[in-house]
Amino acid sequence: MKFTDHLWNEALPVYNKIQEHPFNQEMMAGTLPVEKFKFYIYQDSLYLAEFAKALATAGTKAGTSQELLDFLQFAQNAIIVERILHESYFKEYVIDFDGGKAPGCFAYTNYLLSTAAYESYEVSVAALLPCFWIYKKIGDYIYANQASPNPYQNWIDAYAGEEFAASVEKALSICNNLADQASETVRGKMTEAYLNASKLEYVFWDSAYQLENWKV
Ligand SMILES: Cc1ncc(CO)c(N)n1
Repeated sequence: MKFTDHLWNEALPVYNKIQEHPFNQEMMAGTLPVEKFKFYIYQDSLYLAEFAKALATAGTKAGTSQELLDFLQFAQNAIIVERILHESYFKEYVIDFDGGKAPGCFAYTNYLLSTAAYESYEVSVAALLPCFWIYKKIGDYIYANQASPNPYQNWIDAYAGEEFAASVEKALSICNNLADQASETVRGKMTEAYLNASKLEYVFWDSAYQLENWKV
């Protein structure tokens, strides 16, 4: 069994909760209230800016220049997607929030940044994997079951698309190669990091659905 199959099984209950979450169910039905989508898009723009830094930092720990290049390209893509959000949705929906990160986004981005800074390459890669893989699975799931027409079509197409799929395959293969050469202890830490980040993916969607704020 591939290491990533093991990761998938370990985090399956979390993935199922993400898939069933009203944010994703309503996105699929096209009934998600627009203010929840706007909140999500704004939080995601803040997320992507930090995700790019975490990817670049993880890349500096890679054992080969090819993997450094892969991670720098992932980081570049995250910045490009963040800019596209600004140029499309931020204009379409007139989003000019200035509230900064809600607690869910704050927790997730800080987890990824601190892991990339202070943990090993192996653990950093495992922590970054749910951002790729869970989005791909959710994108495919929504794409296959969506109501049409759907006001959120552009978002759905981006994550169900082939370009994103190629990045996900690359991240999975890097993770499997690292796990094959890692000790049981390191593999255990990788599993824990993958689970933590999967839970934070759940928290991120739930935060948007609740229009979460700091309450202070
Ligand atoms: C919160 C979150 N996780 C993953 C992705 C996909 O890169 C995204 N755009 N936002």
